[in-house]
Amino acid sequence: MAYQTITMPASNPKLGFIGAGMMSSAMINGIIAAKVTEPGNIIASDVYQPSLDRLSASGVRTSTTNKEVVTGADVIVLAVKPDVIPAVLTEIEQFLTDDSLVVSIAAGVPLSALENLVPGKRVIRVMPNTPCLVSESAAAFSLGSHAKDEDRELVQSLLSSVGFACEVKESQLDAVTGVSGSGPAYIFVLIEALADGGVRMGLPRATALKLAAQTVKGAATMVLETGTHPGVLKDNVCSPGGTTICAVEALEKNGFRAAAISAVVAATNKSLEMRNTKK
Ligand SMILES: NC(=O)C1=CN([C@@H]2O[C@H](COP(=O)(O)OP(=O)(O)OC[C@H]3O[C@@H](n4cnc5c(N)ncnc54)[C@H](OP(=O)(O)O)[C@@H]3O)[C@@H](O)[C@H]2O)C=CC1
Ligand SMILES: O=C(O)[C@@H]1CCC=N1
Repeated sequence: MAYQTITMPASNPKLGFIGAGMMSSAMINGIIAAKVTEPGNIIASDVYQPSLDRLSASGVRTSTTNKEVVTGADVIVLAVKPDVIPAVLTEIEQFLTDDSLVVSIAAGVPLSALENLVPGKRVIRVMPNTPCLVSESAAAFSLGSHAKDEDRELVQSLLSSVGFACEVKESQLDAVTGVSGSGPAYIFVLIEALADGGVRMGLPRATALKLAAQTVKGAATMVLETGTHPGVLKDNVCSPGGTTICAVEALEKNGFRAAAISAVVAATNKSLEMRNTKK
């Protein structure tokens, strides 16, 4: 699947990030690498100075004051933990203008809760993932009731600059979290486990890790670029009476497929549960 190539509607948009942790820094560094905007057009705030220091090294403006992000940016990305969102929105509401677009990447926080905290404001809920750092993100988003077509275009463009992005119904965003938001972690566990298997059978660690990671990348690229069903691609690897079908039997006996499905269900349910948690 080819990524969409979209010209940013607003050239050099001023981007603000409240929270400069793991997801925020992956997005910021991915956006800088994709040359979407000058690093100096990005401002980030956090309560933890070392996170800000790391971003400063990339040329990003930083502040320990969330107000400075709001007044210095057109797009304000809320990248704090879900339970911190109400306090942050309550704090910044007075500084938002008609030009501000609020983008929340918090898992499990519904648009209705966001819009109640900043009535009348343009809000978009996004579920990104950390591979945006290497321009291989998988992201989905939903528009709040006051967001405009141009906001949709801007967010689609921004997310597409670092990977794949699509609009979904808000009711589907928890499942998106289960598949792609949390998904990189499942694949990292798989890569680590494949490498462990290689080491168990005598390969040097570095060789096993490289082979495992490249195998995951190659298999994913085949699914995306050929459009062939993964079951068919799996069949093509399984020579009759060969090694792979023995491995597939071992995977099935150990509940590999069910484990993967259960992982997605568990993350989705946790996201749904966070919606109901008193913030
Ligand atoms: N990590 C991921 O892969 C993904 C994360 N997300 C979402 O992104 C958001 C951030 O997650 P993640 O980056 O993992 O979390 P992190 O804890 O790494 O980052 C959040 C940062 O916000 C800081 N912070 C806390 N309170 C405030 C405040 N009032 N104002 C400014 N900054 C504050 C935190 O500091 P301190 O630690 O000192 O509290 C921390 O540095 C979450 O809502 C999560 O659901 C979405 C998709 C993927
Ligand atoms: O673990 C989490 O809650 C966040 C949301 C999706 C990925 N990381």
